[in-house]
This record gives sequence, C-alpha cells and structure tokens, in this order.
Amino acid sequence: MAVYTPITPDDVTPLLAALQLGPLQACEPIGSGIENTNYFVTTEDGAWVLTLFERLETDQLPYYLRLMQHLAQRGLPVPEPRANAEGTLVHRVAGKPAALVNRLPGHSVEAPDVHHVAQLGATLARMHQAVADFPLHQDNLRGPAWREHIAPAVLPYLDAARQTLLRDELVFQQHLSASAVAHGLPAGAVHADLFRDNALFDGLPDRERLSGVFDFYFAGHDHFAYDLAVVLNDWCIDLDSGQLDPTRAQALIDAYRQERPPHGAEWLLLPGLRRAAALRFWLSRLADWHLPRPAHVLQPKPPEHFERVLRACIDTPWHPAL
Ligand SMILES: Nc1ncnc2c1ncn2[C@@H]1O[C@H](COP(=O)(O)OP(=O)(O)OP(=O)(O)O)[C@@H](O)[C@H]1O
Ligand SMILES: N[C@@H](CCO)C(=O)O
Repeated sequence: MAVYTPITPDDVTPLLAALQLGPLQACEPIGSGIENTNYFVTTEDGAWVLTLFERLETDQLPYYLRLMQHLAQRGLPVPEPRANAEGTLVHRVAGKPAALVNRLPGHSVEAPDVHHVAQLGATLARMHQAVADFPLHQDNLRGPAWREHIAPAVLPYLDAARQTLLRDELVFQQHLSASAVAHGLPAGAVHADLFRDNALFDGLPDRERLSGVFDFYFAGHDHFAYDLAVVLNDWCIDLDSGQLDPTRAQALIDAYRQERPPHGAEWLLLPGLRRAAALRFWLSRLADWHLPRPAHVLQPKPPEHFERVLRACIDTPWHPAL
C-alpha cells in the first residue's frame, strides 16, 4: 500500500479550486505503486489522479510534467498534468509537491501477447518522434554516470562470479558509450522505464487497446534505441527464464519501425543497448535490495531477474529480422 501521506478532502479542495475544477466527489487511495502517494480523485469535471511526490523535489518535477504535457498535447495516450491559471504544473498538497493528471481508463497487462506489444511498439515510436521539438533537457539520471557511481556501492554484496559479471559488463558498456557509432545514435527525451506496470489497456478481451502510458519519473535524454531496449527487456521477456521471446520481440519491432524506421546503427547496437538496459535495472534493484532508502521502497524487487536477463543478453544476442 503506497500511501505515505494520508490526505483529507480539506487538503484537496484548495487545489481543485486553483485548477478550476468542480467540487470534489470522491478521493480514494491507490494501493499499487511504491514510490509516491497516489489518489484517484473524482470531480464533476472528470476523473483524475493526484500524486504527492515523496522522492522528487519541486524543482525536479517540471521536466517530467512538461514532457507528459508535450506528449499528451501531441495526441499520445499520456496523462496530461493540469495547470493552474499561471500555467504551473507543480502544486502543493499536504506539504508535498503534487500533480493532478487525467485518469486513463484500463488496466495493466501482466502477460502481454503480440497484440499488446505491437501497440506498445507503435506508441513508443510515436513518442520518440514527438519529442523532436521538446525544449527541455535533462540527462538520463540512471545513465552511464550513475552506473559508475552505484556499481562500487553494490559490489561488496556480490559473490565472486557476480562481481566478475558486473566488472566485465561495466567495461563493455564504457567502450560502447565511448564509441563513435554510439555518439551518432538519434536521441531525445525518453521514458526509460516503460515496463508492463506503466501502461494500461482497455476494451474487450482479445481486442484490448493501449489506453495509456504513465510514470515518467525516470525520463531523461538518451538514445531512442536504449528506450526500445528497456521495453524489449520487460515486455518481451519470459519471466521464468529471463530469455527474450523472439516472436513478441519481432512483433514489437515491426510495429515500431512502421511508425519510425530506425537508422542502421540503431539495429547494430541494439544487442549492446539491451545489455545496458539489463545492467541499469540489475544495478537499481541491487541498490534497492542492499542499500534501501528509509521508508521509500517497501517491497524491493528481486535483483536476480535482471542478472538473468543480462546473462541471456550476453549469451544469446538477438537481432531482429529486417
Ligand atoms: N493517469 C493515470 N490513470 C489511471 N491510473 C493511473 C494513472 N497514474 C497512475 N495510475 C494508477 O496508479 C498506480 C500507481 O501509479 P505509479 O505506478 O505511477 O506509482 P508510483 O508509486 O508513483 O510509481 P512506481 O510504479 O515507480 O512505484 C498505477 O499502477 C495505476 O494503476
Ligand atoms: N521498473 C523498475 C522499477 C522502477 O525503476 C524495475 O522493475 O526494477
């Protein structure tokens, strides 16, 4: 249950007035999610999600909220943060920085099939195209600099074989990041954490439509092909083995390239970028597991899953059929 900051109607009413929304009808805590406090809020104008940020500070939020606004205003299925009369997207509720976004319909899909991943691939490509004129910049805060910083902190918790895997992979990734071909890859503001639990599908079984993509709070500037690698490593992985399911992966890639045909170098580097993506989540899960931040991560996710994904990426690199 992720409600770190309980709120009452009296906490929400001033915000609704500032956002020119009708009177509060309901306000229910959302149980899922581990990072922030989230509430479903209903007014006569519609259904909303109120997020009270428990980790990010007010001055860190505009990048993420402006990116969501940018994508939503270009027709992507992304929640749009509601602005006050001054155009401000970051508000304050119960002493915490807060945002109010429209509530998307649907539910998350735990076992996606080719139909789901194809829709996700097409939407991801449209997101990558839509950020061409996004004016803000923030580095991916879980990118190479963070990787080099966090690895020594988790290394002492690993056995010898895992230490070797981690050290070798850091060296491989240093070479990849420094290569001329990597520097030439198309890049922009990317989601960088678009896992199954950050998308919603709506509609009849077998005909479900992607209704939304949310949780942009790890977004940053990175290669589009890296974002694609993050998505492949979650949506197209067999959770029992950590192996890529080539049928789903090919369906996702086919849908992606119909919307945005990637450059040759993006295909060339995809196996290495899948390794970078697996390493990023292995490291963050190791850090959450061994170095938990007080009261923030209640249920750390098992790091071993991404260790297996990383080993599978190294042992059986996958190249899509083009
Ligand atoms: N705009 C939205 N429309 C509908 N449901 C939403 C929306 N935003 C969030 N939710 C619901 O709230 C839940 C929690 O949101 P989210 O995953 O962003 O939690 P968090 O704690 O902020 O982040 P994390 O997943 O990193 O722990 C989601 O699983 C989803 O069910
Ligand atoms: N999607 C991440 C958590 C948020 O970064 C994971 O599964 O480890």
